[in-house]
Amino acid sequence: MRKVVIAGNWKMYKTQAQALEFLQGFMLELDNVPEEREIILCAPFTDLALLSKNLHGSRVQLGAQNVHWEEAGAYTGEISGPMLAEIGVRYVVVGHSERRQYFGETDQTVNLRLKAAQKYGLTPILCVGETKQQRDAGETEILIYTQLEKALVGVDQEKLIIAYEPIWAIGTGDTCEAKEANRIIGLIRSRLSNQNVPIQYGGSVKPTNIDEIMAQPEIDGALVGGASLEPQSFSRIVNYQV
Ligand SMILES: O=C[C@H](O)COP(=O)(O)O
Repeated sequence: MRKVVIAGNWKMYKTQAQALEFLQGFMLELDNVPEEREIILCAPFTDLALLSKNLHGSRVQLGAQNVHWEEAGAYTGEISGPMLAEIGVRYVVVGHSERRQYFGETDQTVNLRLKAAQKYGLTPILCVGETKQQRDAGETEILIYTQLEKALVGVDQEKLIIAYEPIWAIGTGDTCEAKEANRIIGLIRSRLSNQNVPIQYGGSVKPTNIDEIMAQPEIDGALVGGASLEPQSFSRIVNYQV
């Protein structure tokens, strides 16, 4: 049985004060969310310790947005698995297209980060997805297969989440058709050795389209950017109707 996982990715948004304000509204809206839905907030590093304290004993889990592959070392600006695990972080986004585009992330470094996350007890959320240009050129499938193949060398598929995020749908309001996302996610699953890996869709997920997205049989959850920043909109998403 595959788990449903809804994760908010706050990207580089929210000071500590704003994070606490979010929780005040959001935590009130979780009473009716079915227990089997995993809810994660992937927050900026500076919010994590505070959120960890405030989420203690709640059903909301904490995620980070990056992790280095070494335990410690001279890597200015990076963060290690033990540092995240120590403060109660359980998940980490790896290989997000914004990391690939702006910070030189490659399939090789993604692979190193995935293995390090697992080594230190974190469950990575591996992001894959194509650009508009690659989609128009008919390269979507091959690109995703290559990303998966290179990223997953030596990775334990028992402790893994994958997010299909077509880059052209991120932050654009231009959602991938639910049926097309379902098709690609089915193809991703066909390349995995473990059929229970939860696979999310990400890219302009909103309160208005979450029900249709979650109605798709292959889609196990969502990785939500912009719409996870407001308590009302993210709570509607985790309260999706089936
Ligand atoms: O990690 C989240 C994705 O990049 C989606 O962002 P978005 O929901 O703002 O399109």
